[in-house]
Amino acid sequence: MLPKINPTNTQAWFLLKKHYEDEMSRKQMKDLFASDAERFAKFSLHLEDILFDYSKNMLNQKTLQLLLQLAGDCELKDAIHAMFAGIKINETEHRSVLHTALRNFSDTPILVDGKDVMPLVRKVLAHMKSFCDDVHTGKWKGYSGKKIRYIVNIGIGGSDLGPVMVTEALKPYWHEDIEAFFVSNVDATHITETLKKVTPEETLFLVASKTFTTQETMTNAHTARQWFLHTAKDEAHIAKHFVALSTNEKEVTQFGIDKANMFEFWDWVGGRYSLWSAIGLSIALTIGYDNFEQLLKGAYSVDTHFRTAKLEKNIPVLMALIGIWYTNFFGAQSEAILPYDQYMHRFSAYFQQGNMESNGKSVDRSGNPVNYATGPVIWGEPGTNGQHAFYQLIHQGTLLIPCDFIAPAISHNPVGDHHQKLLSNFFAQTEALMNGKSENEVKAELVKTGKNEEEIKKLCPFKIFTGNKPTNSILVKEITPYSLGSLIALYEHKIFVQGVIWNIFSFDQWGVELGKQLAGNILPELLNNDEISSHDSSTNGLINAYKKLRTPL
Ligand SMILES: O=P(O)(O)OC[C@H]1O[C@](O)(CO)[C@@H](O)[C@@H]1O
Repeated sequence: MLPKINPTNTQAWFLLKKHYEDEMSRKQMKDLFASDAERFAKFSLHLEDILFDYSKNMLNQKTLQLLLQLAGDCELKDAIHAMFAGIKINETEHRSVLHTALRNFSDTPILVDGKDVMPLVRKVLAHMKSFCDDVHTGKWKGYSGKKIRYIVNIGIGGSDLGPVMVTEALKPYWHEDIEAFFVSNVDATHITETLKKVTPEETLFLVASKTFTTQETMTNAHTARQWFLHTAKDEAHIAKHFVALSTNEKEVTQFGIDKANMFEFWDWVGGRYSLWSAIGLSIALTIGYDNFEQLLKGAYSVDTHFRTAKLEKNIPVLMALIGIWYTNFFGAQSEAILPYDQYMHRFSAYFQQGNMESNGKSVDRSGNPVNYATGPVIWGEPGTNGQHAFYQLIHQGTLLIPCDFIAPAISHNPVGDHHQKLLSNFFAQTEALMNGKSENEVKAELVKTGKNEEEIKKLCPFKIFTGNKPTNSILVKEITPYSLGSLIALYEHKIFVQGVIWNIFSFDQWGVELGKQLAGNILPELLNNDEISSHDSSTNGLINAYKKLRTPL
Protein backbone atom coordinates (compact mmCIF):
# COMPACT_ATOMS: atom_id res chain seq x y z
CA MET A 1 0.00 0.00 0.00
CA LEU A 2 1.12 3.55 -0.63
CA PRO A 3 1.05 6.09 2.21
CA LYS A 4 -1.86 8.52 2.30
CA ILE A 5 -0.11 11.79 3.01
CA ASN A 6 -1.51 15.12 1.92
CA PRO A 7 1.63 16.81 0.57
CA THR A 8 0.37 20.25 1.58
CA ASN A 9 0.43 19.15 5.23
CA THR A 10 4.14 18.32 5.15
CA GLN A 11 6.80 20.59 6.58
CA ALA A 12 8.57 20.56 3.21
CA TRP A 13 5.51 21.97 1.43
CA PHE A 14 5.27 24.81 3.93
CA LEU A 15 8.97 25.57 3.53
CA LEU A 16 8.82 25.35 -0.26
CA LYS A 17 5.96 27.83 -0.32
CA LYS A 18 7.91 30.23 1.83
CA HIS A 19 11.07 29.66 -0.22
CA TYR A 20 9.11 30.44 -3.39
CA GLU A 21 7.48 33.57 -1.97
CA ASP A 22 10.52 34.99 -0.15
CA GLU A 23 13.20 34.08 -2.61
CA MET A 24 12.63 32.26 -5.88
CA SER A 25 9.63 34.14 -7.24
CA ARG A 26 11.86 37.20 -7.58
CA LYS A 27 15.02 35.52 -8.84
CA GLN A 28 16.28 35.77 -12.39
CA MET A 29 17.71 32.57 -13.75
CA LYS A 30 20.45 34.42 -15.58
CA ASP A 31 21.64 35.84 -12.24
CA LEU A 32 21.85 32.33 -10.87
CA PHE A 33 24.18 31.50 -13.75
CA ALA A 34 26.16 34.73 -13.38
CA SER A 35 26.81 34.07 -9.70
CA ASP A 36 27.90 30.46 -10.09
CA ALA A 37 30.32 29.36 -12.81
CA GLU A 38 29.75 25.75 -11.77
CA ARG A 39 25.98 25.82 -12.17
CA PHE A 40 25.89 23.48 -15.17
CA ALA A 41 28.18 20.98 -13.45
CA LYS A 42 26.13 21.14 -10.27
CA PHE A 43 22.75 20.78 -11.91
CA SER A 44 23.30 18.15 -14.57
CA LEU A 45 23.62 14.38 -14.48
CA HIS A 46 24.83 11.63 -16.78
CA LEU A 47 23.29 8.22 -17.15
CA GLU A 48 25.15 6.13 -19.70
CA ASP A 49 24.76 8.04 -23.00
CA ILE A 50 22.15 10.41 -21.65
CA LEU A 51 22.90 13.88 -20.31
CA PHE A 52 20.18 15.49 -18.21
CA ASP A 53 20.78 19.21 -17.77
CA TYR A 54 18.37 20.83 -15.35
CA SER A 55 20.42 23.92 -14.65
CA LYS A 56 18.11 26.19 -16.67
CA ASN A 57 15.43 26.01 -14.00
CA MET A 58 14.28 28.42 -11.36
CA LEU A 59 15.99 26.59 -8.56
CA ASN A 60 19.04 26.62 -6.30
CA GLN A 61 20.53 24.14 -3.82
CA LYS A 62 17.99 25.10 -1.21
CA THR A 63 15.10 24.46 -3.61
CA LEU A 64 16.46 21.04 -4.37
CA GLN A 65 17.02 20.22 -0.75
CA LEU A 66 13.42 21.18 0.07
CA LEU A 67 12.01 19.26 -2.89
CA LEU A 68 13.99 16.22 -1.77
CA GLN A 69 12.62 16.73 1.72
CA LEU A 70 9.14 16.71 0.19
CA ALA A 71 9.94 13.37 -1.44
CA GLY A 72 11.08 12.12 1.95
CA ASP A 73 8.02 13.50 3.76
CA CYS A 74 5.82 11.68 1.22
CA GLU A 75 7.76 8.43 1.75
CA LEU A 76 8.85 8.14 -1.86
CA LYS A 77 11.54 5.52 -1.25
CA ASP A 78 9.02 3.12 0.28
CA ALA A 79 6.67 3.75 -2.62
CA ILE A 80 9.39 2.91 -5.17
CA HIS A 81 10.13 -0.26 -3.28
CA ALA A 82 6.41 -1.13 -3.16
CA MET A 83 6.00 -0.79 -6.93
CA PHE A 84 9.03 -2.92 -7.81
CA ALA A 85 8.06 -5.52 -5.21
CA GLY A 86 4.67 -6.11 -6.80
CA ILE A 87 2.63 -4.72 -3.91
CA LYS A 88 -0.89 -3.89 -5.08
CA ILE A 89 -0.44 -0.14 -5.27
CA ASN A 90 -3.24 0.20 -7.84
CA GLU A 91 -5.73 -0.03 -5.01
CA THR A 92 -8.93 0.89 -6.81
CA GLU A 93 -8.43 -2.04 -9.18
CA HIS A 94 -6.61 -4.15 -6.60
CA ARG A 95 -3.65 -4.71 -8.91
CA SER A 96 0.12 -4.67 -8.81
CA VAL A 97 1.94 -2.27 -11.12
CA LEU A 98 4.70 -4.25 -12.72
CA HIS A 99 5.64 -3.01 -16.16
CA THR A 100 9.16 -3.14 -14.69
CA ALA A 101 8.87 -6.96 -14.47
CA LEU A 102 8.52 -7.08 -18.25
CA ARG A 103 12.05 -5.73 -18.61
CA ASN A 104 13.60 -7.35 -15.57
CA PHE A 105 16.85 -8.93 -16.75
CA SER A 106 17.96 -9.87 -13.24
CA ASP A 107 17.43 -13.25 -11.62
CA THR A 108 15.30 -11.71 -8.90
CA PRO A 109 11.85 -13.27 -8.71
CA ILE A 110 8.90 -10.87 -8.67
CA LEU A 111 5.94 -12.09 -6.72
CA VAL A 112 2.27 -11.41 -7.33
CA ASP A 113 -0.02 -13.19 -4.87
CA GLY A 114 2.98 -15.22 -3.78
CA LYS A 115 3.76 -16.45 -7.30
CA ASP A 116 6.85 -15.49 -9.31
CA VAL A 117 5.70 -13.83 -12.54
CA MET A 118 9.10 -13.97 -14.24
CA PRO A 119 8.74 -17.47 -15.76
CA LEU A 120 5.51 -16.32 -17.46
CA VAL A 121 7.14 -13.12 -18.69
CA ARG A 122 10.05 -15.09 -20.15
CA LYS A 123 7.70 -17.61 -21.74
CA VAL A 124 5.79 -14.91 -23.62
CA LEU A 125 9.03 -13.21 -24.67
CA ALA A 126 10.27 -16.53 -26.03
CA HIS A 127 6.98 -16.97 -27.92
CA MET A 128 7.34 -13.45 -29.37
CA LYS A 129 10.92 -14.17 -30.40
CA SER A 130 10.13 -17.43 -32.19
CA PHE A 131 7.10 -15.85 -33.84
CA CYS A 132 9.22 -12.94 -35.12
CA ASP A 133 11.79 -15.40 -36.45
CA ASP A 134 9.08 -17.39 -38.22
CA VAL A 135 7.56 -14.28 -39.81
CA HIS A 136 10.91 -12.82 -40.84
CA THR A 137 12.29 -16.04 -42.29
CA GLY A 138 9.07 -16.81 -44.10
CA LYS A 139 8.45 -19.98 -42.12
CA TRP A 140 5.14 -18.37 -41.13
CA LYS A 141 3.23 -18.01 -44.35
CA GLY A 142 -0.06 -16.47 -45.32
CA TYR A 143 -2.90 -18.68 -46.54
CA SER A 144 -1.75 -18.58 -50.15
CA GLY A 145 1.83 -19.51 -49.27
CA LYS A 146 3.21 -15.98 -49.51
CA LYS A 147 5.44 -14.37 -46.84
CA ILE A 148 3.97 -11.78 -44.48
CA ARG A 149 4.91 -8.30 -45.68
CA TYR A 150 2.45 -6.10 -43.83
CA ILE A 151 1.72 -5.80 -40.14
CA VAL A 152 -1.50 -4.03 -39.15
CA ASN A 153 -1.76 -3.37 -35.42
CA ILE A 154 -5.34 -2.71 -34.38
CA GLY A 155 -5.52 -1.11 -30.94
CA ILE A 156 -6.15 2.19 -29.21
CA GLY A 157 -4.72 4.20 -26.31
CA GLY A 158 -1.87 2.28 -24.74
CA SER A 159 -2.39 -0.56 -27.19
CA ASP A 160 -1.59 1.81 -30.05
CA LEU A 161 0.31 4.90 -28.95
CA GLY A 162 3.33 3.07 -27.53
CA PRO A 163 3.90 0.83 -30.57
CA VAL A 164 3.29 3.78 -32.93
CA MET A 165 5.65 6.07 -31.07
CA VAL A 166 8.42 3.47 -30.79
CA THR A 167 8.23 2.17 -34.36
CA GLU A 168 8.25 5.74 -35.67
CA ALA A 169 11.15 6.73 -33.42
CA LEU A 170 13.09 3.67 -34.58
CA LYS A 171 12.33 3.83 -38.28
CA PRO A 172 16.00 3.41 -39.21
CA TYR A 173 15.82 -0.05 -37.60
CA TRP A 174 12.81 -1.34 -39.55
CA HIS A 175 13.11 -4.82 -41.00
CA GLU A 176 13.55 -4.35 -44.72
CA ASP A 177 10.78 -6.79 -45.70
CA ILE A 178 8.14 -5.53 -43.26
CA GLU A 179 5.89 -2.52 -43.41
CA ALA A 180 3.83 -1.66 -40.34
CA PHE A 181 0.52 0.15 -40.05
CA PHE A 182 -1.49 1.16 -37.01
CA VAL A 183 -5.25 1.51 -36.89
CA SER A 184 -6.86 3.03 -33.81
CA ASN A 185 -9.73 5.40 -34.57
CA VAL A 186 -13.25 3.98 -34.81
CA ASP A 187 -13.71 6.40 -37.71
CA ALA A 188 -13.90 3.96 -40.65
CA THR A 189 -11.54 6.19 -42.58
CA HIS A 190 -8.64 4.88 -40.54
CA ILE A 191 -9.11 1.20 -41.35
CA THR A 192 -10.33 1.89 -44.90
CA GLU A 193 -7.30 3.95 -45.84
CA THR A 194 -4.99 1.39 -44.25
CA LEU A 195 -6.55 -1.58 -46.01
CA LYS A 196 -5.97 0.16 -49.34
CA LYS A 197 -2.24 -0.21 -48.75
CA VAL A 198 -2.10 -3.92 -47.90
CA THR A 199 -3.12 -7.26 -49.41
CA PRO A 200 -5.09 -10.00 -47.60
CA GLU A 201 -2.57 -12.68 -48.57
CA GLU A 202 0.42 -10.86 -47.08
CA THR A 203 -1.04 -9.11 -44.06
CA LEU A 204 -0.87 -10.08 -40.43
CA PHE A 205 -3.37 -8.34 -38.17
CA LEU A 206 -2.39 -7.92 -34.55
CA VAL A 207 -5.50 -7.28 -32.50
CA ALA A 208 -4.03 -5.46 -29.52
CA SER A 209 -6.32 -4.96 -26.58
CA LYS A 210 -5.73 -5.62 -22.92
CA THR A 211 -9.43 -6.14 -22.29
CA PHE A 212 -10.42 -7.29 -25.78
CA THR A 213 -13.69 -5.43 -25.31
CA THR A 214 -12.70 -1.91 -26.39
CA GLN A 215 -15.31 -0.70 -28.86
CA GLU A 216 -12.92 0.95 -31.31
CA THR A 217 -10.56 -2.01 -31.49
CA MET A 218 -13.25 -4.65 -31.75
CA THR A 219 -15.09 -2.71 -34.45
CA ASN A 220 -11.92 -2.28 -36.50
CA ALA A 221 -10.93 -5.90 -35.94
CA HIS A 222 -14.31 -7.16 -37.19
CA THR A 223 -14.07 -4.91 -40.25
CA ALA A 224 -10.57 -6.23 -40.97
CA ARG A 225 -11.82 -9.80 -40.54
CA GLN A 226 -14.66 -9.23 -43.01
CA TRP A 227 -12.31 -7.58 -45.50
CA PHE A 228 -9.91 -10.50 -45.16
CA LEU A 229 -12.60 -13.17 -45.57
CA HIS A 230 -14.00 -11.39 -48.60
CA THR A 231 -10.85 -12.56 -50.43
CA ALA A 232 -9.63 -15.49 -48.36
CA LYS A 233 -13.13 -17.04 -48.11
CA ASP A 234 -12.29 -19.85 -45.71
CA GLU A 235 -12.49 -19.02 -41.97
CA ALA A 236 -9.71 -21.53 -41.35
CA HIS A 237 -7.30 -19.02 -42.97
CA ILE A 238 -7.87 -16.56 -40.12
CA ALA A 239 -5.37 -18.49 -38.01
CA LYS A 240 -2.57 -17.43 -40.38
CA HIS A 241 -3.51 -13.77 -40.43
CA PHE A 242 -4.93 -12.76 -37.06
CA VAL A 243 -3.17 -12.89 -33.73
CA ALA A 244 -4.28 -11.40 -30.41
CA LEU A 245 -2.30 -9.47 -27.82
CA SER A 246 -4.43 -9.53 -24.74
CA THR A 247 -5.11 -10.55 -21.16
CA ASN A 248 -8.57 -11.88 -22.00
CA GLU A 249 -8.41 -15.42 -23.39
CA LYS A 250 -12.19 -15.89 -23.33
CA GLU A 251 -12.92 -12.87 -25.56
CA VAL A 252 -9.98 -13.72 -27.85
CA THR A 253 -11.30 -17.21 -28.57
CA GLN A 254 -14.82 -15.88 -28.94
CA PHE A 255 -13.55 -13.53 -31.64
CA GLY A 256 -12.29 -16.62 -33.49
CA ILE A 257 -8.59 -16.32 -32.79
CA ASP A 258 -6.91 -19.56 -31.87
CA LYS A 259 -5.50 -19.65 -28.31
CA ALA A 260 -2.16 -20.68 -29.82
CA ASN A 261 -2.10 -17.32 -31.62
CA MET A 262 -2.64 -15.32 -28.47
CA PHE A 263 0.24 -13.48 -26.86
CA GLU A 264 -0.63 -13.07 -23.26
CA PHE A 265 -0.04 -10.35 -20.71
CA TRP A 266 -1.50 -9.71 -17.30
CA ASP A 267 -3.68 -7.33 -15.33
CA TRP A 268 -0.63 -5.92 -13.53
CA VAL A 269 0.47 -4.27 -16.81
CA GLY A 270 -1.27 -0.92 -17.18
CA GLY A 271 -2.55 -0.14 -20.68
CA ARG A 272 -0.37 2.95 -21.05
CA TYR A 273 2.66 1.02 -19.76
CA SER A 274 2.15 -2.00 -21.98
CA LEU A 275 4.52 -1.52 -24.90
CA TRP A 276 7.04 -3.70 -23.04
CA SER A 277 4.57 -6.59 -22.98
CA ALA A 278 3.00 -8.66 -25.77
CA ILE A 279 1.53 -5.33 -26.94
CA GLY A 280 5.07 -4.72 -28.19
CA LEU A 281 4.77 -7.52 -30.75
CA SER A 282 4.22 -4.98 -33.53
CA ILE A 283 7.47 -3.32 -32.42
CA ALA A 284 9.38 -6.62 -32.36
CA LEU A 285 8.07 -7.60 -35.79
CA THR A 286 8.91 -4.20 -37.24
CA ILE A 287 12.41 -3.62 -35.81
CA GLY A 288 13.36 -7.23 -35.10
CA TYR A 289 13.23 -9.10 -31.80
CA ASP A 290 16.85 -8.30 -30.88
CA ASN A 291 16.18 -4.61 -31.17
CA PHE A 292 13.01 -5.02 -29.10
CA GLU A 293 15.15 -6.68 -26.44
CA GLN A 294 17.53 -3.72 -26.56
CA LEU A 295 14.55 -1.44 -25.92
CA LEU A 296 13.72 -3.51 -22.83
CA LYS A 297 17.36 -3.43 -21.71
CA GLY A 298 17.51 0.35 -22.00
CA ALA A 299 14.45 0.58 -19.78
CA TYR A 300 15.89 -1.97 -17.35
CA SER A 301 19.00 0.15 -16.95
CA VAL A 302 16.83 3.13 -15.96
CA ASP A 303 14.78 0.93 -13.61
CA THR A 304 18.00 0.01 -11.84
CA HIS A 305 19.03 3.65 -11.67
CA PHE A 306 15.60 4.66 -10.36
CA ARG A 307 15.58 1.94 -7.73
CA THR A 308 19.13 2.36 -6.50
CA ALA A 309 20.41 5.91 -7.13
CA LYS A 310 20.27 8.40 -4.27
CA LEU A 311 17.27 10.67 -4.69
CA GLU A 312 19.47 13.72 -5.32
CA LYS A 313 21.19 11.91 -8.21
CA ASN A 314 18.08 10.19 -9.47
CA ILE A 315 17.03 11.59 -12.86
CA PRO A 316 13.32 10.60 -12.88
CA VAL A 317 12.99 11.80 -9.28
CA LEU A 318 14.50 15.17 -10.20
CA MET A 319 12.34 15.42 -13.32
CA ALA A 320 9.27 14.82 -11.16
CA LEU A 321 10.26 17.23 -8.39
CA ILE A 322 11.04 20.00 -10.86
CA GLY A 323 7.60 19.48 -12.41
CA ILE A 324 5.97 19.69 -8.99
CA TRP A 325 7.91 22.87 -8.22
CA TYR A 326 6.34 24.58 -11.23
CA THR A 327 2.88 23.03 -11.00
CA ASN A 328 2.31 23.59 -7.32
CA PHE A 329 4.36 26.67 -6.48
CA PHE A 330 4.59 28.68 -9.72
CA GLY A 331 1.09 27.69 -10.86
CA ALA A 332 2.17 26.24 -14.22
CA GLN A 333 -0.66 24.32 -15.86
CA SER A 334 1.08 22.63 -18.72
CA GLU A 335 4.42 21.18 -19.77
CA ALA A 336 5.77 20.86 -23.29
CA ILE A 337 7.89 17.94 -24.48
CA LEU A 338 9.89 19.03 -27.51
CA PRO A 339 11.96 16.36 -29.24
CA TYR A 340 14.48 17.72 -31.72
CA ASP A 341 14.29 14.51 -33.69
CA GLN A 342 11.73 14.03 -36.43
CA TYR A 343 11.52 10.29 -35.81
CA MET A 344 10.31 11.04 -32.28
CA HIS A 345 7.32 12.98 -33.56
CA ARG A 346 4.82 10.93 -31.48
CA PHE A 347 6.82 11.05 -28.24
CA SER A 348 4.82 13.92 -26.72
CA ALA A 349 1.51 12.36 -27.82
CA TYR A 350 2.58 9.13 -26.15
CA PHE A 351 3.37 10.86 -22.88
CA GLN A 352 0.26 12.94 -23.17
CA GLN A 353 -1.61 9.71 -22.45
CA GLY A 354 1.08 8.51 -20.04
CA ASN A 355 0.86 11.61 -17.88
CA MET A 356 -2.70 12.74 -18.30
CA GLU A 357 -4.39 9.37 -17.89
CA SER A 358 -2.14 8.60 -14.91
CA ASN A 359 -2.12 11.87 -13.02
CA GLY A 360 -5.25 13.61 -14.26
CA LYS A 361 -6.96 12.97 -10.92
CA SER A 362 -8.61 15.20 -8.34
CA VAL A 363 -9.35 12.71 -5.58
CA ASP A 364 -6.58 11.64 -3.22
CA ARG A 365 -5.71 8.14 -2.07
CA SER A 366 -8.14 8.44 0.84
CA GLY A 367 -10.98 9.34 -1.51
CA ASN A 368 -11.06 13.06 -0.66
CA PRO A 369 -10.92 15.93 -3.16
CA VAL A 370 -7.40 17.33 -3.39
CA ASN A 371 -6.72 20.93 -2.40
CA TYR A 372 -3.75 21.39 -4.74
CA ALA A 373 -2.99 20.99 -8.44
CA THR A 374 -2.11 17.58 -9.86
CA GLY A 375 -1.13 16.50 -13.39
CA PRO A 376 -0.53 19.29 -15.91
CA VAL A 377 -1.54 19.29 -19.57
CA ILE A 378 1.20 17.61 -21.60
CA TRP A 379 1.73 18.55 -25.20
CA GLY A 380 4.42 19.17 -27.77
CA GLU A 381 5.65 18.84 -31.29
CA PRO A 382 9.05 18.12 -32.73
CA GLY A 383 11.54 20.96 -33.10
CA THR A 384 11.92 23.02 -35.21
CA ASN A 385 8.27 22.92 -36.34
CA GLY A 386 7.05 24.10 -32.96
CA GLN A 387 9.30 27.15 -33.17
CA HIS A 388 7.28 28.41 -36.11
CA ALA A 389 3.97 27.64 -34.44
CA PHE A 390 3.63 28.01 -30.67
CA TYR A 391 7.01 29.07 -29.24
CA GLN A 392 5.84 32.70 -29.47
CA LEU A 393 3.53 32.03 -26.52
CA ILE A 394 6.24 30.23 -24.56
CA HIS A 395 8.59 33.20 -25.03
CA GLN A 396 6.22 36.12 -24.64
CA GLY A 397 2.81 34.83 -23.52
CA THR A 398 1.33 35.12 -20.04
CA LEU A 399 1.54 31.41 -19.20
CA LEU A 400 4.54 29.71 -17.68
CA ILE A 401 5.29 26.57 -19.69
CA PRO A 402 8.21 24.47 -18.50
CA CYS A 403 9.70 22.63 -21.48
CA ASP A 404 11.76 19.51 -21.99
CA PHE A 405 14.10 19.70 -24.96
CA ILE A 406 15.32 16.30 -26.19
CA ALA A 407 17.85 15.67 -28.95
CA PRO A 408 20.32 13.08 -30.21
CA ALA A 409 23.92 14.17 -30.80
CA ILE A 410 24.17 11.84 -33.79
CA SER A 411 21.53 11.92 -36.51
CA HIS A 412 20.47 8.84 -38.44
CA ASN A 413 20.49 11.10 -41.48
CA PRO A 414 23.76 13.02 -41.48
CA VAL A 415 22.95 15.08 -44.53
CA GLY A 416 24.96 18.28 -45.02
CA ASP A 417 24.63 20.57 -42.01
CA HIS A 418 20.99 19.73 -41.20
CA HIS A 419 21.79 18.31 -37.81
CA GLN A 420 24.02 21.21 -36.76
CA LYS A 421 21.25 23.57 -37.80
CA LEU A 422 18.68 21.55 -35.87
CA LEU A 423 20.80 21.51 -32.73
CA SER A 424 21.78 25.16 -33.02
CA ASN A 425 18.06 25.85 -32.73
CA PHE A 426 17.74 23.56 -29.69
CA PHE A 427 20.58 25.31 -27.85
CA ALA A 428 19.47 28.77 -28.96
CA GLN A 429 15.91 28.23 -27.79
CA THR A 430 16.86 27.09 -24.30
CA GLU A 431 19.31 29.99 -24.05
CA ALA A 432 16.73 32.50 -25.27
CA LEU A 433 14.05 31.15 -22.95
CA MET A 434 16.36 31.48 -19.99
CA ASN A 435 18.10 34.80 -20.74
CA GLY A 436 15.40 36.65 -22.59
CA LYS A 437 16.25 40.06 -24.03
CA SER A 438 16.32 43.15 -21.81
CA GLU A 439 15.06 46.63 -22.62
CA ASN A 440 18.63 47.88 -22.96
CA GLU A 441 19.52 45.10 -25.36
CA VAL A 442 16.44 45.81 -27.47
CA LYS A 443 17.19 49.54 -27.53
CA ALA A 444 20.80 48.99 -28.52
CA GLU A 445 19.67 46.73 -31.36
CA LEU A 446 17.14 49.26 -32.60
CA VAL A 447 19.68 52.07 -32.48
CA LYS A 448 21.93 49.97 -34.71
CA THR A 449 19.15 49.63 -37.28
CA GLY A 450 18.96 53.44 -37.49
CA LYS A 451 15.55 53.90 -35.81
CA ASN A 452 14.87 57.26 -34.18
CA GLU A 453 14.09 57.71 -30.50
CA GLU A 454 10.33 57.87 -30.95
CA GLU A 455 10.25 54.71 -33.05
CA ILE A 456 12.46 52.95 -30.54
CA LYS A 457 10.17 53.93 -27.66
CA LYS A 458 7.15 52.65 -29.55
CA LEU A 459 8.63 49.31 -30.62
CA CYS A 460 10.65 48.46 -27.54
CA PRO A 461 7.93 46.86 -25.34
CA PHE A 462 7.02 44.36 -28.04
CA LYS A 463 10.57 43.21 -28.56
CA ILE A 464 11.44 42.56 -24.92
CA PHE A 465 11.74 38.94 -23.77
CA THR A 466 11.46 38.60 -20.00
CA GLY A 467 13.29 35.28 -20.08
CA ASN A 468 13.21 33.16 -16.93
CA LYS A 469 11.39 30.39 -18.81
CA PRO A 470 12.49 27.03 -17.46
CA THR A 471 13.77 24.16 -19.57
CA ASN A 472 15.28 20.73 -19.04
CA SER A 473 17.66 19.58 -21.75
CA ILE A 474 18.07 15.90 -22.46
CA LEU A 475 20.89 15.08 -24.85
CA VAL A 476 21.28 11.51 -26.03
CA LYS A 477 24.21 10.21 -28.05
CA GLU A 478 21.93 8.61 -30.63
CA ILE A 479 18.33 7.39 -30.72
CA THR A 480 18.77 3.64 -30.61
CA PRO A 481 16.40 0.97 -29.29
CA TYR A 482 18.42 0.99 -26.06
CA SER A 483 18.50 4.75 -25.53
CA LEU A 484 14.83 5.11 -26.49
CA GLY A 485 13.95 2.42 -23.92
CA SER A 486 15.85 4.44 -21.34
CA LEU A 487 14.15 7.71 -22.27
CA ILE A 488 10.69 6.16 -22.03
CA ALA A 489 11.44 4.65 -18.64
CA LEU A 490 12.71 8.01 -17.34
CA TYR A 491 9.37 9.63 -18.16
CA GLU A 492 7.37 6.67 -16.83
CA HIS A 493 9.09 6.92 -13.46
CA LYS A 494 8.68 10.69 -13.42
CA ILE A 495 4.91 10.13 -13.65
CA PHE A 496 5.05 7.57 -10.83
CA VAL A 497 6.99 9.88 -8.49
CA GLN A 498 4.58 12.74 -9.10
CA GLY A 499 1.58 10.51 -8.41
CA VAL A 500 3.13 9.37 -5.13
CA ILE A 501 3.75 12.95 -3.98
CA TRP A 502 0.34 14.18 -5.14
CA ASN A 503 -1.19 11.34 -3.11
CA ILE A 504 -3.26 10.09 -6.04
CA PHE A 505 -3.67 6.71 -7.71
CA SER A 506 -1.73 6.91 -10.98
CA PHE A 507 -2.60 3.51 -12.38
CA ASP A 508 -6.36 3.55 -12.79
CA GLN A 509 -8.36 5.62 -15.31
CA TRP A 510 -11.97 5.80 -14.17
CA GLY A 511 -12.29 9.15 -15.92
CA VAL A 512 -12.57 7.48 -19.32
CA GLU A 513 -15.60 5.39 -18.33
CA LEU A 514 -18.48 7.87 -18.30
CA GLY A 515 -18.11 8.87 -21.95
CA LYS A 516 -17.95 5.18 -22.95
CA GLN A 517 -21.14 4.44 -20.97
CA LEU A 518 -23.09 7.32 -22.46
CA ALA A 519 -21.94 6.50 -25.99
CA GLY A 520 -23.33 3.02 -25.30
CA ASN A 521 -26.71 4.58 -24.46
CA ILE A 522 -26.70 6.87 -27.47
CA LEU A 523 -25.61 4.37 -30.12
CA PRO A 524 -29.02 2.58 -30.31
CA GLU A 525 -30.71 5.98 -30.60
CA LEU A 526 -28.72 6.66 -33.77
CA LEU A 527 -29.92 3.47 -35.45
CA ASN A 528 -33.34 4.88 -36.37
CA ASN A 529 -34.75 8.25 -37.40
CA ASP A 530 -37.01 8.78 -34.35
CA GLU A 531 -36.84 12.15 -32.69
CA ILE A 532 -34.95 12.00 -29.39
CA SER A 533 -36.05 13.77 -26.20
CA SER A 534 -34.36 11.79 -23.42
CA HIS A 535 -31.32 14.06 -22.91
CA ASP A 536 -30.69 17.72 -22.16
CA SER A 537 -31.82 20.11 -24.88
CA SER A 538 -28.36 20.50 -26.39
CA THR A 539 -27.70 16.75 -26.69
CA ASN A 540 -31.25 16.17 -28.02
CA GLY A 541 -30.81 19.04 -30.46
CA LEU A 542 -27.49 17.74 -31.73
CA ILE A 543 -28.72 14.16 -32.17
CA ASN A 544 -31.88 15.28 -33.94
CA ALA A 545 -29.94 17.67 -36.19
CA TYR A 546 -27.52 14.85 -37.04
CA LYS A 547 -30.42 12.60 -37.99
CA LYS A 548 -31.76 15.24 -40.35
CA LEU A 549 -28.38 16.10 -41.83
CA ARG A 550 -27.45 12.48 -42.56
CA THR A 551 -30.51 11.98 -44.75
CA PRO A 552 -29.30 12.02 -48.35
CA LEU A 553 -30.60 15.01 -50.36
O1 LIG B 1 -6.06 -2.28 -24.46
P1 LIG B 1 -7.49 -1.95 -24.29
O2 LIG B 1 -8.15 -2.76 -23.22
O3 LIG B 1 -8.24 -2.06 -25.60
O4 LIG B 1 -7.61 -0.45 -23.81
C1 LIG B 1 -7.17 0.60 -24.60
C2 LIG B 1 -7.05 1.88 -23.82
O5 LIG B 1 -8.29 2.20 -23.21
C3 LIG B 1 -8.08 2.73 -21.91
O6 LIG B 1 -8.44 1.77 -20.98
C4 LIG B 1 -8.91 3.93 -21.64
O7 LIG B 1 -8.79 4.89 -22.63
C5 LIG B 1 -6.57 2.98 -21.86
O8 LIG B 1 -6.06 3.03 -20.58
C6 LIG B 1 -6.07 1.85 -22.67
O9 LIG B 1 -4.75 2.06 -23.05
